[in-house]
Amino acid sequence: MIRNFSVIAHIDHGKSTLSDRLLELTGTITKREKGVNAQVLDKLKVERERGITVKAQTASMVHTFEGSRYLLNLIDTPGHVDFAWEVSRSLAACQGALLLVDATQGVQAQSISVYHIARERGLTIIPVLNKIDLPASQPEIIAAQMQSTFGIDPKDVIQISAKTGKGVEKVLEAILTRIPPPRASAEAPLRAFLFDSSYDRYRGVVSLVSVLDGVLRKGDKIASCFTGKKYDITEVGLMHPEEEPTSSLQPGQVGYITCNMKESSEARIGDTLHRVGFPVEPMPGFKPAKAMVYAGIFPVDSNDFIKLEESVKRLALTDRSVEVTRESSTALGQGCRLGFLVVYRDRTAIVSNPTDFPEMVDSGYRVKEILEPVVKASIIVPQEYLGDMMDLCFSYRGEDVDHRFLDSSGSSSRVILTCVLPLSEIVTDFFDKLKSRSSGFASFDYEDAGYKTSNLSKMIFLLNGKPVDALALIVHRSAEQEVGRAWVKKLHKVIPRQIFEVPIQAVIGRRVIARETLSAYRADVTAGLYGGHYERKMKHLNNQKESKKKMKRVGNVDLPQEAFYSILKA
Ligand SMILES: Nc1nc2c(ncn2[C@@H]2O[C@H](COP(=O)(O)OP(=O)(O)OP(=O)(O)O)[C@@H](O)[C@H]2O)c(=O)[nH]1
Repeated sequence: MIRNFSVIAHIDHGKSTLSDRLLELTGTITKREKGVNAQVLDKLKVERERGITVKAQTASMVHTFEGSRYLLNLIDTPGHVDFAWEVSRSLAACQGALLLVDATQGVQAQSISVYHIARERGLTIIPVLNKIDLPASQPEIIAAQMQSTFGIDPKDVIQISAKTGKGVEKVLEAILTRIPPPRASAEAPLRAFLFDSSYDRYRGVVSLVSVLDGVLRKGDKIASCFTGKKYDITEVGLMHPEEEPTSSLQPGQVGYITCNMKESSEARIGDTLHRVGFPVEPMPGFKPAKAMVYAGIFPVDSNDFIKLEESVKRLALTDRSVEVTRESSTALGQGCRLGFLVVYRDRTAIVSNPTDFPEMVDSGYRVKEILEPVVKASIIVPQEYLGDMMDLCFSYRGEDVDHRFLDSSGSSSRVILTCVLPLSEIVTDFFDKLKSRSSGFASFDYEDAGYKTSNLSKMIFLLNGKPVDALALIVHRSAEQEVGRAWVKKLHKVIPRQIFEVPIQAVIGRRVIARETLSAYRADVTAGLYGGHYERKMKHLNNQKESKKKMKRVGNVDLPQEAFYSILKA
């Protein structure tokens, strides 16, 4: 008998700790195997460094209950604000989810967003209150909050301490008794849902699959519904929690496969695999992902470009959510453009680099309409911070701002604030501001909300009348003056004076938004050296030549490369 489930929770509510307890309780791991403070499922180094679960890790356990043996597949989902997409795809492989809420903190922004994803997928939800060992825990109040927020009956809420292990057995029992088994048939043609993948230097792509129907064996010839590409399966097995090869993956089972798949990008998350010659209906809802947040990266020393590119490509091999292309800029030299994935929306033309943004001609554009990606944001804060949070949303161009109370526990009651924000506003410092202006109390989450018509323009900077390509910006009409003035000032500060006067201008179309003038100066490095110190003079001239090499030219203006870095860093 099989049960496929996930633990869904806001960050730090104890998902990894509970997962470890379940693995221990079922004898999948022993306490000895665990390092101090290192949760088994939090494998990747980046996770340890940042203290958050980034990549979903999956584990199978065997448990006997009332004389029956169960195979439990725990599909670990990331609990961080940036990974809603990964949560959604992992949940597609489950029939149930443990909704874990910290009994000291209560319902938080991600508790709500992951709950909704789980409900939309029709999963059975098992509500669990964690950390009841802490003196500050308020299980009754938080259970009432779960009732008003999710309509959950407080009687169904299981109270536990994942730390001490108290109550965890009841969770295990609820998984077996409340979650339905997967509906899978051994006779139907093979249908396997691909929900995660990782990259192994020796074996290539290792994909995690949930077998919806049929049996998957080593040597099988399979094909992808999305790409039509064919592969030979070289290994199948269970995650126990390390990979453990088996002879087959039976209907309803979750496990890993390796095949002759060379690149992570071929393992499309949400894809359906079938046997060659036996096509099946793919799982619904599959959307190829497309980058929506972009960053250009350049090495400080242009000789390091190859090293940079190699490292970035290595990252992209293991992380499908990063797209890499080459980019070159006159000011910064050769670099890479990284795109970070979100679900693709079919729109006319997507501009991923300010340089490609349509030029304004006279007072208008040649394009009909400019749209920008927006998100629906939810912020949960104690009532006293509501005003501050609303101001913050408005200052980041928030629209449709609305709020409602989550509970009614007097002055400490908490509010959920929702609004529509441009994606470009939240990828910079919105989160930091949110945390500081709410004294760390606000929790935040967002989901894709499509595109909205927006009054955006391309601002470019001219040095002596010539554009600096690396510094094109997309700005909203309301911020033109402020941004233009600030950047022109920054440039004025970092660009060394030249032997002629240099106007620095911020322009949009033909409109000059801001201007500063760099006054002329003759860089005579030998001026202070009197007499016949010929060698000293030559040394200075050579030094000057050396530093000239690191200069970039924009029109006839010489710029040290560091000038760009100090501007871009500021
Ligand atoms: N007192 C107490 N602390 C707990 C309990 N469960 C987890 N913790 C602690 O809470 C912190 C967060 O727990 P994790 O299990 O790492 O939380 P998580 O939800 O997996 O966090 P992310 O992986 O970052 O999303 C850790 O310091 C745990 O030791 C509990 O029942 N009681």
